[in-house]
Amino acid sequence: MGMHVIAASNPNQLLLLRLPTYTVSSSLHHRPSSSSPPTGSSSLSIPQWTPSSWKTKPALQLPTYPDQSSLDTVLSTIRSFPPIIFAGECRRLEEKLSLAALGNAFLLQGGDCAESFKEFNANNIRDTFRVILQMSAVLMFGGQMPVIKVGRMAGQFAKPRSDPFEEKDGVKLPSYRGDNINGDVFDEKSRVPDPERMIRAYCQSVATLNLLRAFATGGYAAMQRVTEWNLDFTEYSEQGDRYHELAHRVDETLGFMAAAGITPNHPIMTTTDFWTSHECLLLPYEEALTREDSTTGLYYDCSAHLLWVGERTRQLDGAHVEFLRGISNPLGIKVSDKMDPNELVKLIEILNPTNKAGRISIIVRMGADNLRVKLPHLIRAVRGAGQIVTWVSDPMHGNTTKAPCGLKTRSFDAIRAEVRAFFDVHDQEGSHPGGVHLEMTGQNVTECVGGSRTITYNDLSSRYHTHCDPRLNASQSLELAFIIAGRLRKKRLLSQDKLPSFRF
Ligand SMILES: O=C[C@H](O)[C@H](O)COP(=O)(O)O
Ligand SMILES: C=C(OP(=O)(O)O)C(=O)O
Ligand SMILES: [Mn+2]
Repeated sequence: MGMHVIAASNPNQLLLLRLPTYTVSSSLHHRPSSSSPPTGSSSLSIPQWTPSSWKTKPALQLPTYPDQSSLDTVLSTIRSFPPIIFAGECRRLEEKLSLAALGNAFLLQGGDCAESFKEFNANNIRDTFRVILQMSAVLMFGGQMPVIKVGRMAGQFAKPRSDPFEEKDGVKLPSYRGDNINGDVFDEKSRVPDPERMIRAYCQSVATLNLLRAFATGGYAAMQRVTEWNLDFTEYSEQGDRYHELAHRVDETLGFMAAAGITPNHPIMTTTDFWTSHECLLLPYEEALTREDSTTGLYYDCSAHLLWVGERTRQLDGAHVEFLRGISNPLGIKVSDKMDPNELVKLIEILNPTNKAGRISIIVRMGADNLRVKLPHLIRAVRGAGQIVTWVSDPMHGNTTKAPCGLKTRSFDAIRAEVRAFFDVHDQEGSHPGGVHLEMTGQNVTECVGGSRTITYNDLSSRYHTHCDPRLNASQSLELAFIIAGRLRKKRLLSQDKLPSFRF
């Protein structure tokens, strides 16, 4: 990956010099550029962006730190730390996502709902990476198109909550908001926001990405090892067998290519691209890692390659949208059934005024039934406005329920139903299903019910390790990958008019 030097600058000063005031017109096709000042009555002046201009807007879901001076000290320490990722990598990801917007690549974004300090170890990182590699092989085989691998990893710590308080046995405490903010132990001290946690989150993100980069480029992810990415507990299972069969077919193909003189030792075969992402929630932290890229003069949030705005913080006039509009990383927008089509168009216009392909992924999370009714209207509105986006399905967050034991869970059937609905609607609308966004782990957890190795309500408490929402385990993740691959394959064969003679 190309490296670009990023100036660790005083962001406020530099930006005032560099960015002119600019405008958003009511038509996407007549957008004024920064060098040509706007004319016409439909233009609306937009105040200048700086890395800290979000502070002038209402911010939801942010913690109140009890000690301002220790917060300031931590933030200035983080400002002095090196960036975690580089601008050039973000641009490459954006290019890949622009292919997915047109149906020529597929995004696989997955990982924990909330990374934690407690579960931080090499085996957990390796196992999640490995199941993503397996899923990617399955999807690539089915879709015969590139799979863009993006982890909810190396920075996914901050959590928005439905309720600011949690009550247990008559005791009421502030909710847990992710390990970079407070602790999940149910006592008063743990729930106080502690800025020092941001330093630990930064260090854990760096160490996680370091290992991911080693796996991605150091030989572990070489396609020749496709038959070796086994997880012990999927070995003798239906999903394990299906994976083995597919991996052997890939392996044979590689042997055939080698025999034909096509050397498999090219970096395309021996390394893989892997990007990181998280919800852009904790704005003081994100601002402290925002740097100007010296090669382009643009600002990047160097905490991750892709940042998304959550369903609870995507208000058009809110602090999170204000922050995101000024950074040049590719962005995600989470969208529930509450999203109005016109509001979505406005939000995309604010975040992507130049309509750059690959910049915006719309991550739809509304449950199968809502999706069948609402998604067509969103697709039509976005298309009508001429906006280019990558449509992604998050089949997790519209399907959270409470099991009789009180634990949050999701049913595999509901998740599968939402993925099916997503593909059906895109078939019907002639648009492209560009990817999936999953809460998943390589561990053999019991958090979501169902799947081919059926997990029941009674099983949930045996290995329920998540710090926030329930994740698919490795077997459920692979099973879902086979279902999605089947849909990608069907789409491909239908477009080539070859469907009847094939089986998957
Ligand atoms: O992960 C996402 C949210 O933080 C989560 O769905 C909210 O969960 P809650 O309803 O338990 O607060
Ligand atoms: C909080 C999350 O999602 P949403 O904003 O879609 O609820 C999440 O992805 O963990
Ligand atoms: Mn979640």
